[in-house]
Amino acid sequence: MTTPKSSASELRALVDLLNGAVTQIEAACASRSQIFPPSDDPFTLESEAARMSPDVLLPGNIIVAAAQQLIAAVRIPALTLTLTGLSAYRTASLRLAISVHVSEILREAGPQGLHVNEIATKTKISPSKLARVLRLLATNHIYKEVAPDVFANNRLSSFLDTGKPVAAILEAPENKFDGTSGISAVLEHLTDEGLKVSGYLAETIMDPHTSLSEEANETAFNKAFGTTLSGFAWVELPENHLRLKRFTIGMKGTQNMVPPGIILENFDWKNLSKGSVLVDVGGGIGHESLVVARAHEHTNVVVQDRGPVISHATKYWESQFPEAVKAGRVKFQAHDFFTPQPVKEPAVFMLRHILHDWSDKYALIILKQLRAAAGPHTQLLVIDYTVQYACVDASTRDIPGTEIQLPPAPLLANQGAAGAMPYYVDVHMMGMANGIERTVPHFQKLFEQAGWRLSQVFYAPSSLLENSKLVAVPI
Ligand SMILES: C[S@@+](CC[C@H](N)C(=O)[O-])C[C@H]1O[C@@H](n2cnc3c(N)ncnc32)[C@H](O)[C@@H]1O
Repeated sequence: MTTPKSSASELRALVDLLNGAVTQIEAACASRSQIFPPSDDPFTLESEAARMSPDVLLPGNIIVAAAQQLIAAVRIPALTLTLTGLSAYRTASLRLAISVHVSEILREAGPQGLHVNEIATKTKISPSKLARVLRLLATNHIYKEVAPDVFANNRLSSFLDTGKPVAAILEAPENKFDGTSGISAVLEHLTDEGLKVSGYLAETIMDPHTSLSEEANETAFNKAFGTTLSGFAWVELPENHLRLKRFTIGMKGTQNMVPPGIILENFDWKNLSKGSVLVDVGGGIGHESLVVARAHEHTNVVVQDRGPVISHATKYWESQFPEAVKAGRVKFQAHDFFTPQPVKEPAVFMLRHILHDWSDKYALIILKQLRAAAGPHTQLLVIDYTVQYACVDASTRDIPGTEIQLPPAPLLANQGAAGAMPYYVDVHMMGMANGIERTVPHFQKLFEQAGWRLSQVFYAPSSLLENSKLVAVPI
């Protein structure tokens, strides 16, 4: 007879990891005379500085992974699973708070907060319903209930603040995200389109007509929104112009979730020869290639996207980097990346957050079009999440950068909650467009089928929202 395994040792091991990680964070902050920002204080870039250095981020990962695993180990299963089933309401509540500008209203109210009656009056919604929604969020540490029915911003809720005056937002809500970091724009997309799409994911996978589909218009998105258009085509319909604007600004928002200029790291921009052309394929407004062009004067940029998006790109560069526009260092091209690539033999083709939108069938077409236009020295730079298995993957790889350091036991091999972002985005991409986040071997196979050889991988630390960088060269 085997002795039943005690879970007490697992609990103790997890608590020891938590203890060790907190000690490391305290030491890191003390060595720089920094104060770790309290959760109740509004978010500022300065206060976040203590959180953004590797000697805090890495133990922070251990805390997130261990705390989540501890909760899963200790709480009764019925409660954990029921709360998982109800978690869509947390998403829906977040959407309401963003849509009725609660964080902006509370910024203007100050640290003492505001009674929910006054918050609700400004946007003419039910105070009692808003209070219940805000209380659910406050229970999840987003907003603080400082007195019964009185709410104030805290660190998480102030992150949703666009910084705009409430009067200006109420006068022209369509301009709410203009000129902002774009963070609440991306969250509004996720909590609006994303939430509705998630509601149809299971039906779409179980439906024999769509289960095996690789088409971008046979998805949960299509069931949710009752359209036969792909999401990219649908959002260009005139009636969806505000959604297109929100999505475009939101894509720039992803830039603000990582340390500034991270695009410049882990790729040898410096040694590209003078006049080298970077083609930002499906570049949106070209916010990342702009960072490269600004930092490396010897590079020129071509931003390509669908026609309606390219007009936003032109405006963005004219406002952010007019010197480059005047000097002719940037060109804007309406181009469909499923058709032959007009720029031949550039130094770099960049695909940032593109391949994950598409199934293999369509990703291959994009990659083959780029390969047909590549010269012998063209590099392909793909920026996307790379996913790991949730268990140890013993297969060996000979690509530089793919060695993996396992987190300490008993944490999951992929860092569990600390590395969860790619898995959520993967399923979101599936629901939106039959897209997919890929493992490194999956990328390698796909590249080879299109005539590219994966030569280098740079994993992004999971403590950031940064994606991995994969470099490929023509075979
Ligand atoms: C997820 S966004 C990424 C944008 C940008 N690369 C970035 O990192 O922010 C995907 C982009 O692909 C563009 N796109 C979709 N279908 C396209 C097509 N057939 N040809 C060119 N661009 C396309 C979209 O308009 C959108 O700007």
